Amino acid sequence: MSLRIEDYALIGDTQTAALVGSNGSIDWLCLPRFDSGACFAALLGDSGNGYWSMAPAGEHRLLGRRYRPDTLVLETEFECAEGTVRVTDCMPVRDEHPDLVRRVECLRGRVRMRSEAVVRPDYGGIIPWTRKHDRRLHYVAGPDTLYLDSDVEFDLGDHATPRAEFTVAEGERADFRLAWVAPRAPAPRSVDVGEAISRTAGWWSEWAAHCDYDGEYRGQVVRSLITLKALTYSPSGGTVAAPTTSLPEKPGGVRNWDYRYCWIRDATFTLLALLNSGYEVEAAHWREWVLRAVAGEPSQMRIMYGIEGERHLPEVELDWLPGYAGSRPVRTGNKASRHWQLDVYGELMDALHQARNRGIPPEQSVWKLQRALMGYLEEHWRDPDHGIWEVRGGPRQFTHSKVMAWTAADRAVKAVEEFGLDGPADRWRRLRQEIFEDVCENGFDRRRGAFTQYYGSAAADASLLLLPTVGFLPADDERMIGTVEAIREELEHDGLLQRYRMGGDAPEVDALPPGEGAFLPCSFWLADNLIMQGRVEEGRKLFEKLLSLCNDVGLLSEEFDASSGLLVGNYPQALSHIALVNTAIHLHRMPGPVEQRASSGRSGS
Ligand SMILES: OC[C@H]1O[C@H](O[C@H]2O[C@H](CO)[C@@H](O)[C@H](O)[C@H]2O)[C@H](O)[C@@H](O)[C@@H]1O
Repeated sequence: MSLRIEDYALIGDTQTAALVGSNGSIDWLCLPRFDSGACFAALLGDSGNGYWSMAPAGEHRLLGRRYRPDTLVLETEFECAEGTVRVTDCMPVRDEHPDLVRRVECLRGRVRMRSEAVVRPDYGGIIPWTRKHDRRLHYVAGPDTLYLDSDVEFDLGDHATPRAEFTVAEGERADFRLAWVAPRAPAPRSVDVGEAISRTAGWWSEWAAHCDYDGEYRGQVVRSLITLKALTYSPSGGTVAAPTTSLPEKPGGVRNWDYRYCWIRDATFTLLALLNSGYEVEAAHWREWVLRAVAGEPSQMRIMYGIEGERHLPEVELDWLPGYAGSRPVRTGNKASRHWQLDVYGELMDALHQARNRGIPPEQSVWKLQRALMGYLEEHWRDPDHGIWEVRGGPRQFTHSKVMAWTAADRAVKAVEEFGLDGPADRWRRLRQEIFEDVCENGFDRRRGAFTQYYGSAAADASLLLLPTVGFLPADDERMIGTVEAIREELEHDGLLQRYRMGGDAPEVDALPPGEGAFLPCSFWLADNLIMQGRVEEGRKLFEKLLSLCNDVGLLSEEFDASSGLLVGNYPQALSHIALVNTAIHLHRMPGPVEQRASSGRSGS
């Protein structure tokens, strides 16, 4: 594995996604869904785990790459002594099969190209049967059948590495298309690659045109929204946290998780970012997904689900994969799916409230669900939980979790007050007040003048930056100013924030060996707080620093490792892009100081 995480770009069809390296190699692709086994898994191993390369055969260099404006169609240009070529990659939005198309065009001179199409189903573990019929390759292994059609001839060699060498002269092109079909399904019909690329570009630019943010960071906001749309499984409306598993939070470390699932928390933040940018249709679709996923008893609600609402996500280690930069284990599934995390009730109540506020057409079952959630919360808000960071070191009384229980009560009260819905508003008002006092009494360190990670601790935690955002306290309340200071003192390194302290004398909350990068969403939340405190230029400076961490095609992972200057963690990560969109909107809509104090939260308290 030689590429950095930021060397990859994303293409996808809103049901799955691929990572294309700046060297022209596709090193990650799960088919047919985000959470299926990968047939290209070199990202987490080596060439033996599957990839599809496309680049000049001789010595060459990357001239540059970009998405076609406002699309998910990627163009990578290479230069060599003989000339210049462009490789265009995309995944057409699906009609029958998942498809990946590639077009090679010679822009100048006459260039000898090489492509290797090494399909390895089941996360790079299986060498499939590979057959050739004229210019079609046919790969079969268990449930996976793939066809590669091309304008050039591949040599099967020893069947392990199908390889094509071909020459394109200025003005000439060669087209390729890889399709996955279900077992026993007929072979796919051939497609016109040029038409598929234009159709895909048109689809994305039409979608991007609905964005109603017209501030100075529009380019970065639209790129983030396109990324979020690409991570949203279109048949259900569920958004995956990232399309990858096990990209490490620390190279060589064990904090390697599978993010190809839908967290209620992350999906809720996605909904809010979409609502804030003019995407009501997606918001309504998300609500359908969430209602189906959480249907049933609130006591059985999960904190995350599969893309169709599946609950069984057992964590398994894939021992044949050495991991990205040797970071073992590579995992699929996620043990955190069995956690109880109190904050998700607040996030869900808030999202449903915001959807109602924005006029997403009412749905009978929504209020019924919200009432059931409140009934459950009234009984359980005092219970310890695993918290927003999904710690594996046992449950605690996390302050942020309690604040999210307050948020749930607040949104329930508002539903009655502002929408005339039927419910015990007085009881919820008392609950809201009780939680508020509990947090201020037990989650606040008077000596330090700051809210703390969990009741009784002295530790800072970056999740507390969300308190003004949900309206628990105004950003300029002295307790929040103290909290922001404490967070910066303890968790800020090179201007970016970690989630909480690890190692040394820090409390051992997560039961994992210490070491991870700066957590990018938290750093955006710090910028939000500075902006809300009226320190707009400081907030803008931090925001622009964060923008500078995006790679050449505008993508962010979950974390940034300041010592190496590299992105780390799963990629591209929804939470980071959501936070980017929200801060940009925040800066753009920044109200005057008086208005700001009156509505420091999403909807005040
Ligand atoms: O660091 C430990 C945990 O890390 C992952 O969770 C993180 O990602 C989630 C998805 O974006 C996010 O919702 C959560 O707040 C983050 O802490 C991982 O999925 C967990 O299994 C792991 O324990």
